[in-house]
Amino acid sequence: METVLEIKDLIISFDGFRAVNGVTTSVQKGEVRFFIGPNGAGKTTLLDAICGRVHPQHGSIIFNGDKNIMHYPEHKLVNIGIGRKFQVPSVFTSLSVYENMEVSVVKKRGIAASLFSEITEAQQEKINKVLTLVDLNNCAGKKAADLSHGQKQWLEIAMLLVQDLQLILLDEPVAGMGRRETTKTGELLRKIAQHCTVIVVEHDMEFVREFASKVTVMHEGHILDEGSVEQVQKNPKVIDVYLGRGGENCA
Ligand SMILES: Nc1ncnc2c1ncn2[C@@H]1O[C@H](COP(=O)(O)OP(=O)(O)OP(=O)(O)O)[C@@H](O)[C@H]1O
Repeated sequence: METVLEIKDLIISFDGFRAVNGVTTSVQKGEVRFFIGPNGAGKTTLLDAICGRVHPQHGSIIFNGDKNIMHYPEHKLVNIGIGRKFQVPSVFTSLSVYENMEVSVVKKRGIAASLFSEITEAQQEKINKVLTLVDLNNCAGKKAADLSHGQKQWLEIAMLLVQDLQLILLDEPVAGMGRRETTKTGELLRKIAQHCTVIVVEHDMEFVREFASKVTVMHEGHILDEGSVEQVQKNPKVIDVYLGRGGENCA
């Protein structure tokens, strides 16, 4: 199996407090990996480190075998194939779905270039393919402001996919969604994983149970357990610090 991300002995401190305290894990190509755990476990901080937002004091994060993430500024990580979606959708609400995709498809050249450049035929094809994948092809002309909450989330995922990423990081992608939209999002993640590895931070355990290929349980900055959902949910320590306390209700 091909390793996409190799995290070794990572320590991230804020004013002496270790939010991430010696995390070691690796993520394989094609995984939908979920990071779960109670509030304050360090999940978001870990995601922040993988996308270059925070700088660890110790350890390493290696992408695709030889790229040390710590050597890249946050805005350059998209160029090596890593993209992040935050919990609140950040689509351009005054633009149409298609225009949002146009802005993203040329983003690698920088915002100024993307505003003034023509979209090639190949890029148009790519946009249409991704919009079909996320089931927004019938809404291409619709203003993003008029999309449902779920559709805005899928548009933002589509805006990442069109940039040819190899790893996408999603922060609570189903927060605020109903069950139908949640299931649709899970099915979408499965499809995405066929060409792009996915890391998800999530509290919705029903969603995790159904769609995780592997789960990493974090607690107080370190990894408590890692494996299949079936495996980790039997671990008494995991039950004690998270699942037994309601899991998703810790959000
Ligand atoms: N910029 C910061 N400055 C100081 N402390 C921080 C900072 N960012 C995070 N922390 C602290 O680090 C710890 C881990 O936070 P983090 O947001 O990573 O947890 P989490 O597992 O994502 O929690 P949640 O599920 O609530 O989002 C918390 O105690 C938090 O208060």
